[in-house]
Amino acid sequence: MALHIDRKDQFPIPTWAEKQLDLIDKEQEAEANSSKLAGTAASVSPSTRRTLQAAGYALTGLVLSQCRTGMGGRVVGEFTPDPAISAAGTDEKLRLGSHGIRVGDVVRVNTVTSGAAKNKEKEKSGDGARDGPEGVVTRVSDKAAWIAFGQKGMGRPKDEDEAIEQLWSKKLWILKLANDVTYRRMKQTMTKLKEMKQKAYTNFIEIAFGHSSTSRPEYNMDEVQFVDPSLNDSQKHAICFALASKDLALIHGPPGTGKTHTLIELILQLVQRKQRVLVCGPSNISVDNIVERLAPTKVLVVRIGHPARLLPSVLDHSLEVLTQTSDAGGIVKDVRKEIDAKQASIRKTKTGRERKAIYNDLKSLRQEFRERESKCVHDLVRESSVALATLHGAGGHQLKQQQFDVMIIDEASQALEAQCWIPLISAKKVILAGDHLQLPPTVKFKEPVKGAKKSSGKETKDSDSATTTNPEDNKWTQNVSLETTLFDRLLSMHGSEVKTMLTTQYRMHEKIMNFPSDQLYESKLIAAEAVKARLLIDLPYDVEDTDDTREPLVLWDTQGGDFPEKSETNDIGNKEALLGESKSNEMEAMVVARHVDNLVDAGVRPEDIAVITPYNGQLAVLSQMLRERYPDLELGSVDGFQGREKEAIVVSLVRSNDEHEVGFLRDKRRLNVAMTRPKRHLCVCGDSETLGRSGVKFLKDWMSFLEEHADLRYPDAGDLLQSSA
Ligand SMILES: Nc1ncnc2c1ncn2[C@@H]1O[C@H](COP(=O)(O)OP(=O)(O)OP(=O)(O)O)[C@@H](O)[C@H]1O
Repeated sequence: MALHIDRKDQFPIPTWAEKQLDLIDKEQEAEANSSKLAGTAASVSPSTRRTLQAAGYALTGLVLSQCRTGMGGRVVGEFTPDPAISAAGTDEKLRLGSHGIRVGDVVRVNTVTSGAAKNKEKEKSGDGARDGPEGVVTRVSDKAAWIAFGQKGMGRPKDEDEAIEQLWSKKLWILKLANDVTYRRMKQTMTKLKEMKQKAYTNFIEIAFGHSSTSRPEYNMDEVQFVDPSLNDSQKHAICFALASKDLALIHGPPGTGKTHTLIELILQLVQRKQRVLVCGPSNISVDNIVERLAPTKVLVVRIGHPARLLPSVLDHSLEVLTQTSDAGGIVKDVRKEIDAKQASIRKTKTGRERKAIYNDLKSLRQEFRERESKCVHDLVRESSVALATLHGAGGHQLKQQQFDVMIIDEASQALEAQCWIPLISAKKVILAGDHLQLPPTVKFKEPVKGAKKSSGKETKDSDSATTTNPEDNKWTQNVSLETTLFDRLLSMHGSEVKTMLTTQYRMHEKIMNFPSDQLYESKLIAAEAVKARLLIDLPYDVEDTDDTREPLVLWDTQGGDFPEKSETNDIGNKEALLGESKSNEMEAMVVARHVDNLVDAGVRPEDIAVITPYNGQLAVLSQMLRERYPDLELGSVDGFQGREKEAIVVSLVRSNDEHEVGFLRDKRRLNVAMTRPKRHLCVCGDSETLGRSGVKFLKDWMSFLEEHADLRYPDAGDLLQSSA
C-alpha cells in the first residue's frame, strides 16, 4: 500500500539545506567557544597551557626526539618529555604527565616562545607567534606521543618538511584541535543539495523530502537462504524487508537486539546478489565493529580512513595498508623508499642550499607518490564488494567516482542528518539502522524553539546535557533542527511503510527489560531464553548468594531530604569555563559506594560493574570516592555509556530538591540508555519524591514501576556518614 504524502509535508529542499548550513555554522561556533580553543594561538601563558592539559585539550613540556616516514608517506614525529623541565634525577622525568590526548586526535604542535622571542616574532609576522604543523596522534604511551603529519585537507603549512624541521631542539606543546573536516564536508554537501537542480534529484532524495512516496515491500521469507542459522525471526524479517525495499528501509534495533548482527547477514546477502555496498557509521568504532565481523567471511572488504584511527584488528583491511601490501601497491612502495632515503639525508646536509635541493626533490617525489597512490586506491576500491568509512570519511577523495548499489548507515540515530547526506547525496537505495528512542548525537548549539515553554532559571543551568528536545514533539515540517536526525524524520514521514523492528533482545534479565519495553517499545521486546532469568549469582565464577546477587532490580530510594543535590562549580579559574557547571550529590554517592562494596564483597568482579550518572559533577565525586578503591570498576556518564553493557549497572540519578526539578533527566531517551545497559543487575539510586513529582510522566511511571517491582531499600544518612568518618 502506497502512503499518501500530503502537500504540506513536501519540504522545499533549498530552504531546508540553507537552514542546515546556518545551523552547522552555529554549531561549529558553539563548539569552538565551549572549548575556548578558537583563539588559542601558540603564545598562551604557561598556566593556561597547564589548564588546557588538565581539561584534556593539551600536552605540554615536550621535545621532538625522532622522525620517520609512516604510512601514506607521512612524517611521524615522536614527542617525549623535555628533560630540562622534568624532575631531575627521578624516573619521573621520562614520563608524560596525566593528559587527555588520545590516538586519532587532530593536534597542532606549537613552539613555546620566551617573552623576548615572542616580541621578536610579533615584530616579524605582525600577528603573534606562528602556529606549528598539524597532525594526527598515532600512538600514545606513558613516555611519548607519536604524531603523523600531513593528512590531506587538514590545512597544513605550505611546506611541511620545513615546518617539522623547525621543531628540532625547541620546547614544544601539543594542542588538540576541533576537527573541522567534518564541518567542511557537511557544508559542502548541504551547499550541493541547496544548489541541485530539481531534475537531478535521485529517487531517494525525493522520498527523503516527501516529494514522492514509497510503499512497504512484499517478500517471501522462504526464498532467502540465510548464511547464519542462529538469526531470530525478527532479524530474518528485517533482512528480507531490506532486501525487498526499492529505495529505503529503516531497521529499528532496540537495545541488545542484534542490529549489527543483522546488518552483517544483510551485507552478505547483498554481496551474494552482486550488489556493491557502502557501509558507514558516525564513529570509527561503529564502522570497525562491522569490519571486524566481516573479516572472517570471504567478502572483499576495504576500510577507508586514517590508520591511526582504526582498531588494530581491522588494519589488514585498511585502504592505506592495502596500498602497501597488495600487488598493486608495489609500485607505490618504491617511491616511498625513495622518500625515506631523501628524508634521512636532510640531517646530513651542511648548507642551506643542499637542504633546499632536497626539499625540492621531496616535493616532486611526494607528488609522484600521490599520483601512483591515487590510481592504486581507485583500483582497490573498485575491486572490493564492500567499502566502509565513517560518514564524513565517505566524503574523501577515495570514494569520488565510485558507484554503489546500496548504502547502509549503522547507528544512524546517532548521526547528524547533514552528516548522513555526505554519502547519501548520490545514493540509489538506503538502509538505516538505529534506535531513535536512545540518545541522538550531541549538539551544543540550542535554538530556542518557538512557542516552547520557558524553563526556570535553575533548570537551564544543567550543563552536561547533550539535548533535551524530544523528536516526537518536534515535527520536521515545523522545525528544522540539528537534533532531529534523518532516522527520526523518515520515520515520522513514512512510518511503518519503511520500518521494521528487531524484537528479541540478548542482553537484559526480563525484569530489567519490562519497563523500557512497555513504555517505549510497544511491549514488543522479548528476552532471549539464554538471558531472561540470568542473575549475578549465575556468573561463571564464584559469587555468594546475597540479597543483591539474587535480585535483578534494586531501588535505593533517597527521599526525605537527607540526600540533597548541590550545584557543582569548578574552582580552577579558566577550567570552569572549559569544564562547565554541573550537579552532584555526595550523600547519594555514598549510597552508590555502599552498593558497589556489597557487590564486590559478594564476589562480583569490579570489571563486571559500571557506575553511571547523567551529571559530570557527580561523576567527579564518584571518581574521587571509588577510583582508587576499585581501579577496574567502570565509571562513566550515561551519554558516554550508550552502546555499552555490563553485568551490573549502578545508576546515580543525583536530583533531589524541594522544587522537584529534574533538569535533563526529563529526556526519556537518556533514561532509556541508563536503564538498558545491564545484563543481570540494575541498581537505581535516586529520590523517588523529586523524580515522581517532577511532572514528567515517564519518570513518575518509572518510580511507580520500581516501587512495585524492584527490591526497595532506604539508606540511613547517619549510618553512611558514620562509616565514612
Ligand atoms: N540471533 C541471535 N542469536 C544469538 N545471539 C544473538 C543473536 N543476535 C544477536 N545476538 C547477540 O546479541 C548481542 C548484541 O548483538 P549486536 O552487537 O549485534 O547488537 P546491537 O543491537 O548492534 O547492539 P546495541 O544494542 O548495543 O546497539 C551480541 O552478543 C550478539 O552475539
